[in-house]
Amino acid sequence: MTASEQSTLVDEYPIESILNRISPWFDVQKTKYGGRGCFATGSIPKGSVIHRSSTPVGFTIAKPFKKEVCTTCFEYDYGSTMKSKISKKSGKNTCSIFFCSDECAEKFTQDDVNEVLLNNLIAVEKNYLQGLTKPEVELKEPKDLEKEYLEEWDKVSTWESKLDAMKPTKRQNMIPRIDDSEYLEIKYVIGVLFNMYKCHGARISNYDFPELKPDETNQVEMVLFDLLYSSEYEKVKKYPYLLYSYINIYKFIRLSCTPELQPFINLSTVRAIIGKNLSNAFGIWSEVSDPSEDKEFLGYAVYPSASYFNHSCAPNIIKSRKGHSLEFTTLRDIESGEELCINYGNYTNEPVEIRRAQLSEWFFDCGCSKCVQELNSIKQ
Ligand SMILES: C[S@@+](CC[C@H](N)C(=O)[O-])C[C@H]1O[C@@H](n2cnc3c(N)ncnc32)[C@H](O)[C@@H]1O
Repeated sequence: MTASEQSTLVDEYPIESILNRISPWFDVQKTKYGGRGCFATGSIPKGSVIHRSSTPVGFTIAKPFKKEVCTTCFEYDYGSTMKSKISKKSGKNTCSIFFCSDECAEKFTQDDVNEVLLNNLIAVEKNYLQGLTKPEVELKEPKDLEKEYLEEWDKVSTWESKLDAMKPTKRQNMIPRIDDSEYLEIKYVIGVLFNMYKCHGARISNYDFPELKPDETNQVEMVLFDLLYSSEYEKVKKYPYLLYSYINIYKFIRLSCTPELQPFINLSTVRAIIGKNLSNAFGIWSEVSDPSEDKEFLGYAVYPSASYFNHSCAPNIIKSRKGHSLEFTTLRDIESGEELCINYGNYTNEPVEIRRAQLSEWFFDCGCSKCVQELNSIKQ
């Protein structure tokens, strides 16, 4: 059994039953149109907070906003550089992680067992910068995806089996140059690997969300993370060049991470972590006072307990971000048994074809009741 498999054992419970302990307001059940969804266990008045997800299991801030977004609470102040930072010298470079206040920096340090997260984030910064001195490599486009997909990942296995025998300097030279989107993905993967390290071997005795202490919440979120679906292959089918990008990401992580995270790094775990972000991540956006202003995409985060809400073009709950927590509130009175849905973007009043095209990035054809009704009336 690998370290990561062992960390996800839930001793006394059938694992899926945990889904029904996320909130007293809803159960997670199969839908007829889109995997699982959240269904009200009783009537719920308008304005009720039905779930809070306090911390993501993995998050990432985009390269251009690195100094402008707080690593702890995601505060962004219209492009001002954050007031506080934690810096570490790494080789010739000094790399830093940024925070809006000393309190947020302190909170990061308190949660960072043995400085593992800091050291790995600093390693990413250092190896990203060093990679910029290497020639840019254009990503290949697979010709026969199905065949190459298996063959290329097999080649990575073979590459990996030779790593231990290699000198550290040779391994260091093999760290690939990464681009900004790979940098974004890598920081998220490292956050999840860190939580695997942190929660590894924990004995979980309580799964009822509203009653959990912070450490327990993190452990239960990691169990829920295991139950999320991955869409790695769907994404690669749509954008085949990503096969080589994901291989780059894997190699970078394998060669950059500190020994504490190495037991959790293997092909299936890292590919699943990447694949789960694709249909489950929540964007971290700048807040705007005027709705006509464009929001900035600052990064993204994965909150497993909040990932079982399906999309509807006529949503009955709304998500709001409070610092690094997410809160879900009912928009109207809800009847017992109704499905609770958020809107994944701003797709409500456009014609159904436009909404479907916008949602295709999420790899599904919307099956919400509004779309079904509108499509039926077009057919008639
Ligand atoms: C965040 S997950 C929601 C939970 C998911 N249904 C599950 O079982 O894990 C997003 C995925 O759910 C499915 N989904 C969500 N809303 C949908 C909708 N309106 N129509 C069809 N599928 C939907 C899609 O597969 C989408 O990629």
